[in-house]
Amino acid sequence: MVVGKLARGAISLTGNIVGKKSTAQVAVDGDGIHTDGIILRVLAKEKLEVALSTGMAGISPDDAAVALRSTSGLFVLKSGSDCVITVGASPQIPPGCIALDEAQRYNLHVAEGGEHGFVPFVPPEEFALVDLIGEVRLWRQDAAERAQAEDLQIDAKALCRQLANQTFGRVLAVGETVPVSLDGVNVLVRITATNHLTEEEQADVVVYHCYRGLITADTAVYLLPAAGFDQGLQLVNAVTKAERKLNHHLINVTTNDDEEFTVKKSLLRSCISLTKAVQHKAEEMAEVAVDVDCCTFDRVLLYLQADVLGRGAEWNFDINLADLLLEAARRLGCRSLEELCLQKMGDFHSRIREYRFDEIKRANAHGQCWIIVDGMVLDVTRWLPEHPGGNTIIPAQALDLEAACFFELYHSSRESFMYLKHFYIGEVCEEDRADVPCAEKPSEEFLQQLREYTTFRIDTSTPKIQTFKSF
Ligand code: HEM
Repeated sequence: MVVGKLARGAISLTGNIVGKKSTAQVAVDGDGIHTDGIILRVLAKEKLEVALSTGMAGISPDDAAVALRSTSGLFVLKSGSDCVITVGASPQIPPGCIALDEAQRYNLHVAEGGEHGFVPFVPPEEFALVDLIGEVRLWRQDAAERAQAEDLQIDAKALCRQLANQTFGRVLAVGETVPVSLDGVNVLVRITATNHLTEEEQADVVVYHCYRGLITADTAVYLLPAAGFDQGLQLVNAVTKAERKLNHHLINVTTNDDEEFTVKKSLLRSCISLTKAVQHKAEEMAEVAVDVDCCTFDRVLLYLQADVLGRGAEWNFDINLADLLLEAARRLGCRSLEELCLQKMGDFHSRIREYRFDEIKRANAHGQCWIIVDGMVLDVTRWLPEHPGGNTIIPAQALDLEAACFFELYHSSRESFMYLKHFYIGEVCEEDRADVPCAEKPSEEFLQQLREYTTFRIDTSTPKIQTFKSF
């Protein structure tokens, strides 16, 4: 890097003097960015006829050719300023000068005729503003003229839009003042807060401080009357951030059994059937009705929460609920939940088959715990330590026999039925059923109830055991 003395109108690349009036050199880095900047004399933009948009500072084309090279066109004072100006070229501006409007001079604390060093501003990566808050007061000429005026109203929403349009693509900093005109009324907006992060994101970071950022199409603008705002002007329809936040981030979901859930929109992003409601930007809270019952929707929300936290793929649920959740996922257009259900159901179906009685006995002899209940083969090996009746009774009493009678005997509630699908690995094949010893027959009532809870069972009436013919 070459470092030199700063001089008026001096801009150079690695020591080459540019422009007739340049008298010295400034430092540039390898990309041609002027790290030591350029000294420019301040002109009043309103006194010149420059074809530059509102809020854009102007320099001569000669200066621009070098000063704007490899930069984003954003500059700050070399002595330090929160206010970042956007600079463009205009032939009406003599070399070595910069045309600043009144607001820019005020924001940069510089006066007409003064000479100041300007350096390029390189925006950090995450620089877009999520929102900004500003306070509004009348521009002083208007304030004087309208001091007596009564019932002068300005619509806050329209003013927010006007400010957003006018400053789109620019950088605004806290403390900066922006003049805005709406329907012939001139106001000044002073920026009081800016945010790169949403409230939720802010809650996740330890230290957060934001004092300036880029205005994008997504930046939300909130305007409120300045304290002591009694100059005969009323700001109507003003929405505070707290009010907007409520409406903006939440959605009211009604399930098909008329239950209401107020849900964060961010949770429902992966439900593509709800896209319109999630994208809803109006002031009032978005409403949507879903063809899912409240219990299932509640579970879907648990999944969505896990998904947002990056743990969706590991989210575990009762296999008995897979059908309901799959249906809900399809109705809501939640592809990831649909896939999770199908995967779980696929795992379930792929492990289901018919077993020879010998095979079951062999598995048990090798440390497995496969029990037979009404011909169902249930693998409870890994779950045994969790069994509410203890881990010894099943291996001691219920292996290698028909255990339906024990099941009826020990389980007064029907809660145990809810677990069966988890453990179900198939059926004892038809031809071996008579060989399975049975201590006692269960009641018909028990069997009927059991079968009502186990509709997932496969049909064994046609043999599915593969047999190999020898020729
Ligand atoms: C997949 C098979 C099984 C499941 C899912 C299961 C589940 C349960 C559940 C949830 C309970 C709590 C009480 C209740 O719901 O009634 C329980 C208790 C019990 N289970 Fe099981 N069980 C199974 C098999 C067996 C077998 C085969 C036996 C006996 C050989 C047995 C013996 C007991 C006993 C003695 C209790 C304690 C009952 C009490 O405290 O009153 N369980 N079981």
